[in-house]
Amino acid sequence: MSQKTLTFVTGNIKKLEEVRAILGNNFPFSLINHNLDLPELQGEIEEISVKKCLEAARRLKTPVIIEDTSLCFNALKGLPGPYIKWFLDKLGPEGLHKLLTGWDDKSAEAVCTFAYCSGDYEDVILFEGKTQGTIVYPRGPRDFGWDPVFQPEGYVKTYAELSKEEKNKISHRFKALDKLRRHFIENVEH
Ligand SMILES: O=c1nc[nH]c2c1ncn2[C@H]1C[C@H](O)[C@@H](COP(=O)(O)OP(=O)(O)OP(=O)(O)O)O1
Ligand SMILES: [Mg+2]
Repeated sequence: MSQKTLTFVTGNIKKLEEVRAILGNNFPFSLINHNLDLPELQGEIEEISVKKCLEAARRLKTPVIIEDTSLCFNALKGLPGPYIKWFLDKLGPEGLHKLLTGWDDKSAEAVCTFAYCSGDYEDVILFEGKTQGTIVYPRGPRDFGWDPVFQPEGYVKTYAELSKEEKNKISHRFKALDKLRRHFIENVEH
């Protein structure tokens, strides 16, 4: 039996690991990774995801999904948001925490947006997942991005301190993938 394939375009191995772990076998497509360094675009979250997806589809000439992750500080009106990659690269986890020194409000929202383009280049579908939390002084392993500074609401551990299984049950990425999975299960041709 040959299973239909879907190409996930990302240059981030940790994202890919989580996507594979979350979707598991409960997904009607077999996921192929294409490692492309897609441009880091500017704009609102939805706009960035649509453009990133169209660029991936244009380059690979096949149906694709991409994902873009934002970390939005409420005190900073949603910044760094989609620019979190550069903030993290330049400031490190300690620096991200320090950014909020002047504010009492340490709350933040992790936002994951998947985008799917079937190959009809006008048509991109978005699936968004959000998890609320607090920005704390970094705690836990440093193997994935800003996980050490994000403590999800209702938990005493940061994403980095939680096991991968625990993170994957409550994360922004899990919530977005749950919507994506439902879309593909409902629309799969039998
Ligand atoms: O669950 C997460 N927990 C902690 N950190 C995370 C997570 N998810 C993404 N991240 C980091 C990676 C990058 O520093 C930035 C998002 O930027 P983003 O453009 O979406 O990711 P990327 O450039 O690494 O990979 P891609 O090739 O899919 O664009 O936040
Ligand atoms: Mg990127």
